[in-house]
Amino acid sequence: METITTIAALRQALRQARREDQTIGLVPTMGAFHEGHLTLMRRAKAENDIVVATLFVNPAQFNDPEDFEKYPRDDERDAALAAAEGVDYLFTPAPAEVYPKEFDTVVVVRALSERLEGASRPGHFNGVSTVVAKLLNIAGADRAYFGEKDWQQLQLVKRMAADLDIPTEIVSVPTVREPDGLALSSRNVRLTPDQRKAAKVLSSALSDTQAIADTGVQDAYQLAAWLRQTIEVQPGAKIDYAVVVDPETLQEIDTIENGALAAVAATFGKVRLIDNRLLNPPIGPGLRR
Ligand SMILES: Nc1ncnc2c1ncn2[C@@H]1O[C@H](COP(=O)(O)OP(=O)(O)OP(=O)(O)O)[C@@H](O)[C@H]1O
Ligand SMILES: CC(C)(CO)[C@@H](O)C(=O)[O-]
Ligand code: BAL
Repeated sequence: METITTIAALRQALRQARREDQTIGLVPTMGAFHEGHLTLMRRAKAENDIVVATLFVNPAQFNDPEDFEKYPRDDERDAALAAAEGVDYLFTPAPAEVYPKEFDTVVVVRALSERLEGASRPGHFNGVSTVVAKLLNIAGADRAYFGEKDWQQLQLVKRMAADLDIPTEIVSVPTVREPDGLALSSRNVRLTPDQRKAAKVLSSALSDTQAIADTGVQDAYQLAAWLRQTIEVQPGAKIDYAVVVDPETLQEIDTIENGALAAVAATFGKVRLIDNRLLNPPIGPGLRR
């Protein structure tokens, strides 16, 4: 694996691959690799000749300076893990390489960037869409891989790629979880043991919501209220949102009969975590799946 820090050098390396008709898979990340990231890399490796992972803690998507400051970083360990997964190029640009002094453009995906994560983290998604547009342009990859844990981000990236005619296929990868259900996240390492135990409520409340839907409940508001209450009663959890929405637009819906996404965000101490689950509509009144 080669570590590359400049846009020109990455373009040069990939030009050669493209000349040889090799396919390129891109895995954008902010580092502190866990099994979720490694799963994206493995999938990219299985489906492409060349894999580029990017490691850039993007200042533009942090609205909370302490979150940026405390974001876990371990570049050496990350490089070893990426190499072990067969990543060909690890792109680790400095902020000035991505945002030179004269930089003056923002990519905005309007409706999708406003709700949920966008409402709680103002400016966050403009930072994400701008940097992802740049990474997709720099790599010119055939496919780019994103995790379903960040579901709203995934929908936003899909919308942006379609709207801007970016020819890279956006591939979604299911959420990798701890044995107790907690979605893997780089921020999990900042949880105390008690917070870690409490954080399990996110995934268990999502599973229980599906179980309630399975009993025949289709009302999205009723399911969301139940989801919210389940998290609220967990000591140590401070809820941000708990919703049942359209999986593509993330807009409110009345019923889950055509499919729905349950999405949650909550803070445990100073650590803010998110999770989501697609809800299957009930198969029939009173029938269990
Ligand atoms: N548990 C997971 N399963 C699958 N993909 C994941 C998981 N966690 C993160 N990813 C994906 O990895 C990519 C890089 O994410 P990122 O580096 O922000 O890691 P992260 O664990 O989401 O960190 P954090 O949640 O603390 O920001 C994103 O596409 C993200 O959706
Ligand atoms: C997609 C991404 C790498 C953009 O900075 C980031 O939001 C992430 O790690 O999910
Ligand atoms: N994993 C999404 C990037 C972020 O939380 O900033």
